[in-house]
Amino acid sequence: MDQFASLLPSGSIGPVHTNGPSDSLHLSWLPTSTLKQYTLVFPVTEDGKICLGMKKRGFGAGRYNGFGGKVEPGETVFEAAKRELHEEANIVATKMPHCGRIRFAFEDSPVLMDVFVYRVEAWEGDPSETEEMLPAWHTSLPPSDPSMPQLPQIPFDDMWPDDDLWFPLFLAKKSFVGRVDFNKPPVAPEGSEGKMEDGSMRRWWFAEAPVELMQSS
Ligand SMILES: Nc1nc2c([nH]c(=O)n2[C@H]2C[C@H](O)[C@@H](COP(=O)(O)OP(=O)(O)OP(=O)(O)O)O2)c(=O)[nH]1
Repeated sequence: MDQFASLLPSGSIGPVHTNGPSDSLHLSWLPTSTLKQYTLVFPVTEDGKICLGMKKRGFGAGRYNGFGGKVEPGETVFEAAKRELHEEANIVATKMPHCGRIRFAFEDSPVLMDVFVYRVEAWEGDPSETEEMLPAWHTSLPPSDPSMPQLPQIPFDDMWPDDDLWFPLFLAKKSFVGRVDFNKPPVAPEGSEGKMEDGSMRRWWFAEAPVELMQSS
């Protein structure tokens, strides 16, 4: 059974946005053997601001993203989300609802990343630069909105390529689930320098989902 492999649509989810299976029947979901938990946290304000961090090093360096990382042994996912936010943006979350869960697989990797997405609605402190991240405020309101603060728009071109697919659900305060499989990045020509090329999106789906499904294993 192929149906969107894991966090399976149960029939109670919202419309599914996917590039498969009809136009990618020849592509199976990538095989994985280990599920690893990660967190991904975005501070947002009532008036449409969102804090994104420019990742300075490691996995995803050079991209804007939320704040997060691996869940360490002995921590709950929520504790890990709070810790990573503090380590990477110097703020302490005081209101942080769980709002999404996305699984990522990469060609030739046995790991299925199980990423828990949170919206930070209240916090203590001001986001500031850390070893890993450079936080910057953006606006999620359209440029035409008269109340738009003087901030840059969400820079989807400098983010992971799937983010513009599920951000509409996140910004609309809808809970969501999904999965993205990535092809292996092309091999860089010998002697070439600079940013590593990304693997393209191979197969994906996203859907609005009730919180219970989002939290099931
Ligand atoms: N927005 C977005 N985030 C993604 C995608 N794929 C992906 O792994 N992430 C996030 C999930 C995690 O928050 C982060 C990867 O964690 P990481 O590599 O920073 O974790 P880490 O354990 O090395 O970091 P740390 O604990 O040492 O701080 O990237 C994606 O397609 N879109």
